[in-house]
Amino acid sequence: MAVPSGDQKPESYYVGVDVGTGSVRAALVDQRGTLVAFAEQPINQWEPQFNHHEQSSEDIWAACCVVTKKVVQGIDLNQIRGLGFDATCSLVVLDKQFRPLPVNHEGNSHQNIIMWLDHRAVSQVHRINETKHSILQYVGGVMSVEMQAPKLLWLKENLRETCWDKAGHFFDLPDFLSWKATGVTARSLCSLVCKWTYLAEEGWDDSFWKMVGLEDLIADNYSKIGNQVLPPGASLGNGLTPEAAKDLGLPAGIAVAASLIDAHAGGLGVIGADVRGYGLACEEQPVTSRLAVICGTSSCHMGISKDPIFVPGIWGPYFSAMVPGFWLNEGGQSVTGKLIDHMVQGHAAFPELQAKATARCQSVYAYLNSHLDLIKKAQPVGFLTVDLHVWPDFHGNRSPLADLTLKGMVTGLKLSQDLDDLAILYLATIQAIAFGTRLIIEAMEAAGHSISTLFLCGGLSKNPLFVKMHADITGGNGKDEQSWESCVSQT
Ligand SMILES: Nc1ncnc2c1ncn2[C@@H]1O[C@H](COP(=O)(O)OP(=O)(O)O)[C@@H](O)[C@H]1O
Ligand SMILES: O=C(CO)[C@H](O)[C@H](O)COP(=O)(O)O
Repeated sequence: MAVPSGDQKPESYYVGVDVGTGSVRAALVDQRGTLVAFAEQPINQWEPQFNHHEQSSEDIWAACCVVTKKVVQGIDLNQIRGLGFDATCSLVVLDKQFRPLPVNHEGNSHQNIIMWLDHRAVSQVHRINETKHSILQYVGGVMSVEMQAPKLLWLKENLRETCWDKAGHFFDLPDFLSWKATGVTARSLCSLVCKWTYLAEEGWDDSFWKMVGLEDLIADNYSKIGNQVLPPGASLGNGLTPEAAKDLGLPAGIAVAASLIDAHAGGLGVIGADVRGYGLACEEQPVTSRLAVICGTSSCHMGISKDPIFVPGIWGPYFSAMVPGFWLNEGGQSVTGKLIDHMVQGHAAFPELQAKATARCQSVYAYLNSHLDLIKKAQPVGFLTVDLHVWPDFHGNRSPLADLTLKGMVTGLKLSQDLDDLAILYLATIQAIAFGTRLIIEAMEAAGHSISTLFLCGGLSKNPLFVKMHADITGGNGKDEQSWESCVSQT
C-alpha cells in the first residue's frame, strides 16, 4: 500500500513499470521522485530447446497489471499523472489483428516472444556479419545474435507459414507495452537504434534489409517494424486507453511515455544521478566519466560521449538512444546473475547451503558471503581463489570479444564438494565477472572513453561481495586509486 512521503501531501504521482528477465516490478513515485510504493511479480520463461528462450506477451501484460494495481492501492487515482515502461529487448510477434503468433515449431501461440538471450539464430547472424554492411559499424563491428535482425531472419527461414507470413507486427518488448497501453504503434528511438539498426539521423537503411534477405520488411514504409519513431519519454497519442486503464487499475487518458530498454532506463537513472553532498570525487566530474553497470540476469555497461566513439566489440555508438544529445556505447555480459545462480544451484553442496541459509533466515548469497568471511581467516577474501579460476562466457561473450561461440571454463577443481568449495566457486565466478567488466572498460578507454566512476544498479548490486569485487578488480586498473570510486545505487 502506498504511503505518502514527507510532511506535505504529494500532489502528483507517476507509475514506472520495469520488465526484467525474471520479474516485473512497478514503482509509484511522487513529483519529487521519492519512491512511495513498490511491487514485484515473477514472469514465466520457457526453453523448448537448448538456447531457445521464450516468453508470453499476455503473461507479461498480466504481471504488469498485477504490480500496477498493487502500487496504487490507497492513493487518490486522480493524482496519477503518468505511466512509463521499460523492458528487456525481447522480440514480440503479433498477427495483423494484434494477436500473439507462435515463435516455436510446436505452434504454441501463447509463447510469442523470442527472448533477448535466445541464441537460435546463430547461422543467420553469421550470414548477416559476412555481408560486412556499413551499418555494422554502429553495433561494435559485429552484430549480436541477441539483436532483432537475426531473429527475424530465423522466423522467416524456419516458421514461414505459421508465423512469418501471418505476422503483422514485430515489436521490441518495451514498444509492445506502450502500444498495449495506448494503441499507438510508434516505436521508441531507444529500441530501434540499439536493437534494430535504425540510425537516429538517417532512419532505416533499405540496403541492409535487402542484403540480409529481409527486404519484405521495407514494404508499406516499414509498417511491420515501425515507421513512427519517438524519443524515449515522449507522450504517446491520447494516453492510456479505457481498456488498458481497466486492466491496470489506472484512470484513462493519463500520459504514457515512449519506452526504454530496461538497461537503458537503469543507465539513464544512475548516469544522471545527483551525487552532490556525499563527498565523492565524481561530484566534480562530467557525466561522460561515469559508467553505468546494470547488473541483473545480465550486466550492461553504459558509457556516453559527446562525439561518436567506435569501440570494437562494444555495441554502438548509438545517438540519443539513452541520454538525449549524447552518443552511447553499450558493453555487456550476457549472463552474470544467471551464471552465479547456475554455479551455486548446480553444486553438490547446494541443498546443504539452502538448509543452513533458511535456518538463519538469510538468502543463500548472504550466507555464502558470511561463510567466505569465516574461512578467509586473516587474508583478504579475494585471495581464497588463488587456485580456482572461472572463465565466465558460458553463454558466449557479448563484449569486448563479441564471440557467441565461446564457452565457460573452471580450472583448479578438486575431488571435494563441500560448502567451502561451493563458496570459493561462487567467489571465483563473481571475480571472473568483475574481470569481464575490467576488460570492457579497458576496451572503451583504448577507444577514447575516459571513465572514472562505476555506478551499479540492478539485483546484483544488492550483493556487497559483487560490488566489492568490481571495485577491487576494476580499481586496480592502473588508475590513481584516489580518483577511482565505485558508487552503488539500486533501481
Ligand atoms: N539480495 C541479493 N543478493 C544477491 N543477489 C541478488 C539479490 N537480489 C537479487 N540478486 C540476483 O540478481 C539477479 C536478478 O537481478 P534482477 O535485477 O532482478 O534481474 P532481471 O532484471 O534480469 O530480472 C539474480 O541473479 C539474483 O540472484
Ligand atoms: O540486451 C539488453 C539490453 O541492451 C537486455 O535487455 C538485457 O541484457 C536483459 O536485461 P536484464 O539482465 O536486466 O534482464
